Amino acid sequence: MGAPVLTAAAMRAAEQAAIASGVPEYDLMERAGATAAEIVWRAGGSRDTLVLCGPGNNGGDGFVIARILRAKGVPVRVAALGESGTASSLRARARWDGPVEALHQAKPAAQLVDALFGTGLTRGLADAVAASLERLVGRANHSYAVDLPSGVETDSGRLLSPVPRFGVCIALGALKPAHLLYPAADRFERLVSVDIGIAPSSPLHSLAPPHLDAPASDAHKYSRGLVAVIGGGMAGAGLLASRAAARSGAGAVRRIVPDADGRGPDAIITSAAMKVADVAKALEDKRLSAVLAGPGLGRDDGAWERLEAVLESEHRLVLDADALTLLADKGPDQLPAGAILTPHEGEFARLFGDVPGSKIDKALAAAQRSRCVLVYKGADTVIAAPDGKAAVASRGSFWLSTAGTGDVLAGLAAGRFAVTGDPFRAACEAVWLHGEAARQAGAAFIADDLIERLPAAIARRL
Ligand SMILES: NC(=O)C1=CN([C@@H]2O[C@H](COP(=O)(O)OP(=O)(O)OC[C@H]3O[C@@H](n4cnc5c(N)ncnc54)[C@H](O)[C@@H]3O)[C@@H](O)[C@H]2O)[C@@H](O)CC1
Ligand SMILES: Nc1ncnc2c1ncn2[C@@H]1O[C@H](COP(=O)(O)OP(=O)(O)O)[C@@H](O)[C@H]1O
Ligand SMILES: [K+]
Repeated sequence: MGAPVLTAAAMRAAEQAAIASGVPEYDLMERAGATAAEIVWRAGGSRDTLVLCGPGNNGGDGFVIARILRAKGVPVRVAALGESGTASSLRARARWDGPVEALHQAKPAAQLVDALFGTGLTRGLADAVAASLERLVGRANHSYAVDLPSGVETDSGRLLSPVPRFGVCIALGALKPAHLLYPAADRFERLVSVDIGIAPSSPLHSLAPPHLDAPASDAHKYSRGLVAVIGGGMAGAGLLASRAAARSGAGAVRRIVPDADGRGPDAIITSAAMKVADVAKALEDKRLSAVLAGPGLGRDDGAWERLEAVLESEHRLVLDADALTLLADKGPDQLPAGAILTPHEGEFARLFGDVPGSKIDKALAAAQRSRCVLVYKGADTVIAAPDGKAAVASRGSFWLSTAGTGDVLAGLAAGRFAVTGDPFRAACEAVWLHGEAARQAGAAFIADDLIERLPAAIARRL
């Protein structure tokens, strides 16, 4: 499992649990401030520093950071937004014995620490405050956001007011959704998460690198998983998916297509299934461990009939692309429980409509409603299971935004589903391997390049 991700409410509950177990709130603030100050000090030494302190506990952390940096000999100034309004922040402010400037009059410094607002932000910053923050971050050579960049909504990652881009974001105690969800996740270059002595626990995690198994001595191609990819009019997409499935660790891949076109690696068996009855017959093979439908399937009546044959089969299913669009049009009530669905934003909206909440909330609600594992794709990809657990993959390569990478992911998910039999685990493995292949591929790659890198990505996790 990756690092736990806590919403603002879950963070408050974890804080309350720590307090109930005998750690005073102010001690948590001292720990948070000391840990953050250490990070700033190690990176910046005695750079001229300006700390911006807000009225709540985030501002309290700022006063602790300022005091500790100053005790180390760092030239520190503090600029505050109004008076401190919580017991702990008042205490932290009282222990700061330097002057406090007004935020709108603050002069820039080489290093800036933003402790204006954290998880307590409920609305956007006033225009003048957002402008001061933007000006001061813009003039600093090094900038740090304490817990969160001020102006982002903790649970959704939305920007409630304009937010400048920081060098480092120091997440206190646990990651929050805004550290992983865009656009907030793009408001800092580097993310550091620090322990402050609370024990965060959550059904939501950042996506961790998977632990994969090499085949056992008695393995054979069918025990390792036979995948069928149901193709249609657009052979290229189905081929990309088939080739990704073939390099996913599964034992064998079959392409079931309207015409045997002779394309693809020799290791992939292509069967022509001209009629729907032929598709249904091919799906009768009991050795099949997973079936993928969607990439290149088409959206006409023939495609729907082929999809119906897939839905009627009892196999583990991965549904992507055209399969999702067809289901949205013709029968969202026919989503097969236990499948993996891999929609991008448009497909998600077509299938599930306007679901309220953050991207994580939406993926979880859709998983619960469909009783499927959702892979809600994008720069931030949320993998959600019907039982309420979820993992978020984020801060990966934006070069993935190129044609066909979704087909590769779908093939990979089908392959891992065939290998593991567990849809959530398979989806997590597929998304991680896909992201790793993209990291290794570097810049300006095409979807085919990802497939070549899958074996090395798998080898790294054995
Ligand atoms: N939860 C925890 O375990 C800990 C939290 N700590 C810090 O406490 C922070 C949360 O503190 P708070 O709950 O006091 O909240 P913040 O300090 O984030 O916000 C302060 C207050 O400002 C007001 N406010 C909200 N939006 C505003 C706006 N746009 N303009 C003006 N005022 C606005 C609200 O009344 C809010 O309570 C965390 O982000 C973290 O930095 C740490 O001190 C230690 C431990
Ligand atoms: N800006 C981005 N940054 C990182 N990954 C992205 C970005 N845009 C898309 N992706 C990823 O690339 C893949 C694109 O899938 P999809 O939209 O189905 O494209 P296609 O249909 O062309 O294959 C998904 O895995 C998605 O998560
Ligand atoms: K902040």
